[in-house]
Amino acid sequence: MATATTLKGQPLDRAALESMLRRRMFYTPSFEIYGGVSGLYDYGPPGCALQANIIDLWRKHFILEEDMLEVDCSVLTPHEVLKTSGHVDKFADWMCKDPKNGEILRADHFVEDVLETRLKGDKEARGLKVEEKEEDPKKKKKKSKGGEAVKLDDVVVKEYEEILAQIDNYNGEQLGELIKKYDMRNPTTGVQPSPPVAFNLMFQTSIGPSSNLPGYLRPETAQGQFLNFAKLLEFNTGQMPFASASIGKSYRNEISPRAGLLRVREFLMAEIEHFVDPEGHKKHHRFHEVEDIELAFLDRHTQLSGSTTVKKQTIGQAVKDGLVDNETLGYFLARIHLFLLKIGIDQTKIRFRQHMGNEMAHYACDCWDAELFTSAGWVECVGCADRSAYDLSVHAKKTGAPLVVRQRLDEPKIIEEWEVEIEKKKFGPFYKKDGKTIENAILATSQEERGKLAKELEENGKVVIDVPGVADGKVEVSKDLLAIKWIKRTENIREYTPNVIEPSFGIGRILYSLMEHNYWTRASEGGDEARGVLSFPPAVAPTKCLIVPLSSNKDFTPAIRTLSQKLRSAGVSSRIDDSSASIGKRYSRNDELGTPFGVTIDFQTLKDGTVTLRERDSTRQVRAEQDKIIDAIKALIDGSKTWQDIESELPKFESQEVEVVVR
Ligand SMILES: Nc1ncnc2c1ncn2[C@@H]1O[C@H](COP(=O)(O)OP(=O)(O)OP(=O)(O)O)[C@@H](O)[C@H]1O
Repeated sequence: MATATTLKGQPLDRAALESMLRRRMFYTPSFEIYGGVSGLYDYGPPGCALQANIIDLWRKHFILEEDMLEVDCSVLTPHEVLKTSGHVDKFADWMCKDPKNGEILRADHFVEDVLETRLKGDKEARGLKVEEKEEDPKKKKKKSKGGEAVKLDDVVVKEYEEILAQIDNYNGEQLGELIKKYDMRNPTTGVQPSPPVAFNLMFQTSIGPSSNLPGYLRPETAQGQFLNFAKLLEFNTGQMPFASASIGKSYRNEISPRAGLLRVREFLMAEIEHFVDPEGHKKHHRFHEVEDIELAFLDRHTQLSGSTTVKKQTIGQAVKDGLVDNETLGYFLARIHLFLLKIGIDQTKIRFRQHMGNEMAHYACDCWDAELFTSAGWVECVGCADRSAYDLSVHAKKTGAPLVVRQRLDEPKIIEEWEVEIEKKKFGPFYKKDGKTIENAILATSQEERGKLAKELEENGKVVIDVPGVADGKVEVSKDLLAIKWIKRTENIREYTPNVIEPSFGIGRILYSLMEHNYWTRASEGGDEARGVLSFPPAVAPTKCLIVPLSSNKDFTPAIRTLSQKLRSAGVSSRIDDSSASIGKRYSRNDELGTPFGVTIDFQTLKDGTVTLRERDSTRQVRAEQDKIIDAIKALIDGSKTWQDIESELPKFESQEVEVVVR
């Protein structure tokens, strides 16, 4: 694995970056004065502004650009919804326990850590350069055994590498076998942990005072969008395809939150559910706009062969070759890529990794993750899954709600099929409260099942239907309550359940990666301590402009007020720093906050109304009248001009700031 570097190619010192981010209050552990709770963080002012700007660009890039229908659904979700969606039974990670100290370990992370430590030891023993994956700074404090320089057999090295390349593909039993086979021990105690068991990640609660409506905090925003499908389709005047989108918090009781903002228990998600007709190979009418975009792919077969080498290819070619299943999925992969670049993610640190069979969520039939390279290795930041018709089908089956599209056919169609007739007058009174559930289960049967049921009904005068949740799951229905007939009819309407392509963004992970990708340090020529800089693109930077008067002289106050008011009217966020620190210090404080522009008010301003404008990354300055400077800032933020354009248009100003160089 490569080592994480800063924007200028320096080795990334994660501890220094995190300390700067906390000092500048990008984020801070929640409930810190009570000792904190792992996996929970609060964002401070720059963190909030950065997040708001990312979300703003996300809304423009996806919702506005694609006419998506935004919804904001409840976080509290009744048990029944998540039982039907499969989350109650399957939304789990594998957990094992150290029998000696009771430590709880996430099984796949444990296997990964042990094997990586052993491979590192092997490299050291062979005298090879060890490329560090940065540990969570908090974890470093732990005293751990292992990691000694021990040479491994070549065959074993290959086996370890193959396991690591497909670490997400193992189920609990397989992880347990690996732990035993390779005698993996918890470095803290030297003891082998217990076999992995499934741990459901949802936070359970009860809704209402009587506690009789069990529920969960949602683990994703998707379900609310699916449940509103019929209304959204109507809102969209029945037109397909269309997409809904939602931005909101999700909650997962992660087994062992680590790596700061990258794995937390409460996080902001931005999710899109794009509903598409499954017939016609999920074509996308705007695919031609993105087909030449080159992406870095790590497909499932490459991972299974033990390799992590990416293949660079245009998305057009990848869809043509069948590497990416269809145009709609491909379109979104490319759009995700463009969004990440727009907010300032480093192009060389993005790859699209395909999920392996076992790794895929219970609802997905194909899935690609946009992974970003950070000091914690490659991290999934956006999941892009083809959820097929899974969710709409299961909710329709459970509730009887028509989560389908009805489309008028150009040519009428003759249909021959099995049709179910329920003797409603007798059926309801006979099954009482279970009547509706049993009826829905019968209506949800496939044509093949109906053929078999019709035969059974004729031969035995009754059938047995699978109805989960009623009696022992099997219900007998006699022929005086149900008929199944072979019929022929003319159809003018086609009814189908749409498939869903779901790009799902974890905003916190993207935000953290963005901070790493834009971080670098520079030192003054005088050899002062290296100063951090966050070179965010102006559009996402938390504050756009710093106003610095030359000194705290009261004469500057009116000019400061006028400038700050003008910037506010122009919609440019600004902060005033009129502290007594030197101008250089004040600028470098704001470089740490990623503020791209600085305006200095000096005695010249009082004479002729001109101010200087400083660009954060080059520290170069120009001087002009305030209105010209404000226009320049606006153009730099909206991307219509570059700093070079501004330098060619406005007179240069020689800075008194100490020259800085990249260390
Ligand atoms: N615990 C978490 N903390 C922060 N972000 C998360 C967390 N879990 C998921 N996300 C974000 O939500 C997105 C979509 O969730 P998804 O269910 O695909 O993640 P996941 O596959 O469970 O992630 P992982 O395998 O890392 O646990 C992820 O791409 C990620 O950005």
